[in-house]
Amino acid sequence: MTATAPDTPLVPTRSVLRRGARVLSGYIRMHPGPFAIAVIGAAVFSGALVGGTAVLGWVTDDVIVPAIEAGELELATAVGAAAAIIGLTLVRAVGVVFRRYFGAMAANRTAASLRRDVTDTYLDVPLSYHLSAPTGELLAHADADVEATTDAMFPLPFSTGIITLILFSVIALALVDPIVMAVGVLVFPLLAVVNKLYTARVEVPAAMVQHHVGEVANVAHESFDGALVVKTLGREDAEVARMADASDRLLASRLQVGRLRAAFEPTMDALPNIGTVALILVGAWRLSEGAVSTGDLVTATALFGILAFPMRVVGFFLEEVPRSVVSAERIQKVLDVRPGLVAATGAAHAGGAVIDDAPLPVAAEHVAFTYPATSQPVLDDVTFEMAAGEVVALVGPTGSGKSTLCQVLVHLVEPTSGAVRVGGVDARDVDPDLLRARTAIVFQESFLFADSVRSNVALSTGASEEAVVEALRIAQADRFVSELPDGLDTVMGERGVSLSGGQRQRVALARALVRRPRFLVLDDATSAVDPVIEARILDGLRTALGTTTLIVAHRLSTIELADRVVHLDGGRVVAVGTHEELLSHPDYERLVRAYEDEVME
Ligand SMILES: Nc1ncnc2c1ncn2[C@@H]1O[C@H](COP(=O)(O)OP(=O)(O)OP(=O)(O)O)[C@@H](O)[C@H]1O
Repeated sequence: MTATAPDTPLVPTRSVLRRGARVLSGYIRMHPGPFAIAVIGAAVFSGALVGGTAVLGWVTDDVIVPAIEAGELELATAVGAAAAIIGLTLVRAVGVVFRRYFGAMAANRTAASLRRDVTDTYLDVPLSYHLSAPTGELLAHADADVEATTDAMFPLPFSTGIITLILFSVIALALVDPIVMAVGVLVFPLLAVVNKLYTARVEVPAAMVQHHVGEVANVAHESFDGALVVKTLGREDAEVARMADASDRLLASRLQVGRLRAAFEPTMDALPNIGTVALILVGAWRLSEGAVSTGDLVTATALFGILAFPMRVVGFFLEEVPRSVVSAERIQKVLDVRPGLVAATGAAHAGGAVIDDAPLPVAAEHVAFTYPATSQPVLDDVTFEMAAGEVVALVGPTGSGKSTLCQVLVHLVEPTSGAVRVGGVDARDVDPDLLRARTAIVFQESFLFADSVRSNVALSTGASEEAVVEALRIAQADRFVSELPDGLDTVMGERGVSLSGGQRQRVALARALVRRPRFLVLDDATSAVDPVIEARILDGLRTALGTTTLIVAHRLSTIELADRVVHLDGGRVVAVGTHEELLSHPDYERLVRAYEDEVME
């Protein structure tokens, strides 16, 4: 359990707003329909709002002032004014409903699309990507980052509606009085300056927050996943301390962003209010000069009043942009893995090499492999062949590269150099889907879903009941499955806890067999199964299934069932041959004797 070192978040390279515009315009293009309706709703709202202030001015000049001066109210005009105000209020309400409903639809659909893209990428990337990325970090990209980057979309339609509002208001103010308008217009550049100061300061802390969210998720994930180790070694306090450290770092970065927001928000709030005071002062002077009427001043003040809240919304939006940009860039890093992947498999699709539906000969040709995290090769110049239908045992001391070789052979990871030939064809030239259908690997640790035995074996292959039963039979699991309370339909607990280790391994093996693989790799997949049952399984693989099999062996009984043995040491093949042939090699003989001694103990 290693804590992720807090890496430096991205440093601003280009204007945050410019990058924000690029990010958000991309999101809008993902679901343009609902977004366009939301913007129309916002424009309708703005139009009705400005219309309302004009009506207010008209009511002041034509209804209220005459009523005060003459002492009588003209009923028809008053009713007309009331009807206009009610009508405009209704139009405004409709605008709000459209803006909110379709705006939320656009943002949520975008979030769903991004989440799907991220998770699809996780499924498509080579295993090496997962080996080098902590699970908590992957979860944060699919969840917290998607949420943070699409949050800016919620106030966006209103913010665009505001352009209409500002336009209408400036025209309306200009019609009232150009000097009064100039006072109002002055507020906008001030807002822009304040925002620029804010975004320049908040970007790095915002990136830090997203980074620490991933870190906390990672620590939490490791604690849950390693619950058994934590409990048995009494590491509860250490884990709590580790989580506290990670949360403290997240808290510190959130507080830093909070402090910046705390300064920014009141400033953005105050600016329109200061503008209103200035407007009333200038307006009162213009009224005394006789340049504007009382109604004009009421209209101008009301216009400014209605601008205050939308300006706040622009503020919300501008606050969200830096967070949106840093999260978008974190997501983009994941999505960028894909084009490389398509390029790598593109040749395969174009070449369209076909491997047929018979036991496949498999060969490793000068295979070398180095894990991305290390510089030392784990496999070095590995060369050997397996004939179609042959059962080959792979043996070697711990850490000699057996598991790595297994993954390279089924193309879960690509060799750093050299090639794997399946059915005589370079695995890179075979359609990946076809390769996946014809080859299978089963690991020592078998993950079973909290679902029925049937579903765990069939796993969306659409395999018939007969095929599932046949696979269970070859895996020597049919007997105990039939004795379960609901047979094939017995639902297994999380990770199949209600089954023993050996039973779980056999269900996992049946899951691979139901696909009728033509090349099967068993990486310690029968370690918890007793040797008699293991012998029956291998016999079934030869007779009932007909597949080429590579089995990582840790027992003499397993080795003796194989046609040939590949002896791996330090990532190199040191010998290939039958068990008897290899016994003349002292290292091999020592290794096998150690296996025998283990059984005797
Ligand atoms: N994800 C990884 N990143 C970096 N190095 C790794 C990774 N996985 C394995 N290794 C290293 O590669 C070497 C070979 O590991 P591998 O698991 O292939 O050996 P193995 O022969 O299967 O061992 P065992 O019998 O103990 O399962 C080891 O030195 C191991 O530390």
